[in-house]
Amino acid sequence: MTSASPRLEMLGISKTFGQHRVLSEVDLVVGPGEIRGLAGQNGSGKSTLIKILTGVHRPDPGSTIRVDGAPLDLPVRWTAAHAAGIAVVHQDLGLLDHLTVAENVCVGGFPTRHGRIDRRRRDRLAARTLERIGADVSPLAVVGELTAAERAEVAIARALRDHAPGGGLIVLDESTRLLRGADLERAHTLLRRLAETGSSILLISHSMSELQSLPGRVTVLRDGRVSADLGVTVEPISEARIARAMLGDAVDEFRRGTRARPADDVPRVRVEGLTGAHVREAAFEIGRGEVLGITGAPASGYEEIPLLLTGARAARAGTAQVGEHSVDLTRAGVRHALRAGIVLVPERRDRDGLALELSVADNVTLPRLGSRSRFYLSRSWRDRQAARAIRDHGVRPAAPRALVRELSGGNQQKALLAKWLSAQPVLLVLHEPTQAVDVGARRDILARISAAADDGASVLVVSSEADDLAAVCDRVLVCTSEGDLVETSSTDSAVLLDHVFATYTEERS
Ligand SMILES: Nc1ncnc2c1ncn2[C@@H]1O[C@H](COP(=O)(O)OP(=O)(O)OP(=O)(O)O)[C@@H](O)[C@H]1O
Repeated sequence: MTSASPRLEMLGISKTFGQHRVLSEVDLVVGPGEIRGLAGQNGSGKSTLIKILTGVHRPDPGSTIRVDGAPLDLPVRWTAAHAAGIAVVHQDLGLLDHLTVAENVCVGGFPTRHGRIDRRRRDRLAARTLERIGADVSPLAVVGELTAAERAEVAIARALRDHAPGGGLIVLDESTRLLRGADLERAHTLLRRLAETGSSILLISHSMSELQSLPGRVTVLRDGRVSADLGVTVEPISEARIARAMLGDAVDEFRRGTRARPADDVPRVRVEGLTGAHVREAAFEIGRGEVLGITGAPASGYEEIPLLLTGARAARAGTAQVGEHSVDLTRAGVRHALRAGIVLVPERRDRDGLALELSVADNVTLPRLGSRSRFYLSRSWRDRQAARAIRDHGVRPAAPRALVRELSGGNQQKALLAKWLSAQPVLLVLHEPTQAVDVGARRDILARISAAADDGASVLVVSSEADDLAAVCDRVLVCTSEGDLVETSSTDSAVLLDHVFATYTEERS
């Protein structure tokens, strides 16, 4: 190890799954104290590269990895990577909500005494680590009760727990994606502070604004190769440059045209008295072909609406009239909701939305099986349906029989949307539909949501992304700190953010 060595060198990294080469001679170098961005279209190979660094995948021969100048044996053993100072914070942060901050920080490295966890040392270790990274969180707080920013800090503290101060490399694999506004700013401040001490940060993100503001340089992957290494010293890192390097072209914004609601339009969906743990007596209507948005301050509770409305969680009170079906939302299960034509595209695709061990074809045809006689359930029917869904939604690889668990995160999201749109719902409810997808896929998803409405569905988009709501919604409701829904004066994204900000400050005052 020399002080002049880069913190991380991944050189000539290739990876082949079966016949499919997903990484080709990728070079990625990160200096000490550098914040480096890693971007690329869904399926371009970002996660695979990180999985090689952490020992999940064995790279093809010819690959080299060095940390602080010292080579790592390949395939990487996780213990060796950890000892060299590599740490990863995953998308879902991997926190255990019912445990305390100290317990979460020490998971995988509890100090012990006579074979038992030494609680005093555990709490001290957690407090020291949190203080070192400048996180203002009590070690005794229960993680389930923390804000999104505090949760991210706990995950970062855990990742850096065993590192020498000023050393190591922390990989953030889309782990900032749930943070918004002030919470995101707080996480960025912490990351900048860490980098100033000499620790290195590799930030994987689909957020163009984050990639423009946080890293000094951004490596862009395209089809498993490095297509650009963008840096501020050459030219500012702009959204257009990142998009061009990712996709070969800049991406136009999607915007649904304004549509006037006919005066005699009888709303097809009418929700009344909807009450959950946070939402109180919410009422709203959605017309045929209308896209309604609901948003609010992070973790303010509006996030429960998609679950209450689709039978995934029982409401305390409330009914939904959907076409001729009247649904008692206090008793409804997912089956009842489906029978009434209500479909949910959930936020957590891995947990709630897809059968990961089944093929793309099985997943996208699942909602339609009930409406087909067994005689017609041929494999070729499934493959045809799947091929169409794959084409329409741009799922990659375009292989109906590929297992969903082998798709990249963003491609799983596209398969999920394809699955539920194939059900031709009366009421389509989407929760954070563009999470984890690249700029090109985001545009396509918004266009498909709009097309579903044009085909006659009533659509509800529940999202924290003001730009998505502005692009696709005819009207938007904001959930206040009291749990009421208030219609915004326009769907312009600046206006939406003002409304959300007002409820946020209201809540904290
Ligand atoms: N275990 C596996 N078996 C077969 N193919 C795989 C496996 N894991 C990943 N792939 C394929 O490797 C390619 C790269 O996937 P990867 O998850 O690295 O993409 P990504 O850039 O992280 O995408 P996203 O932004 O959508 O998360 C994809 O085509 C994916 O289908």
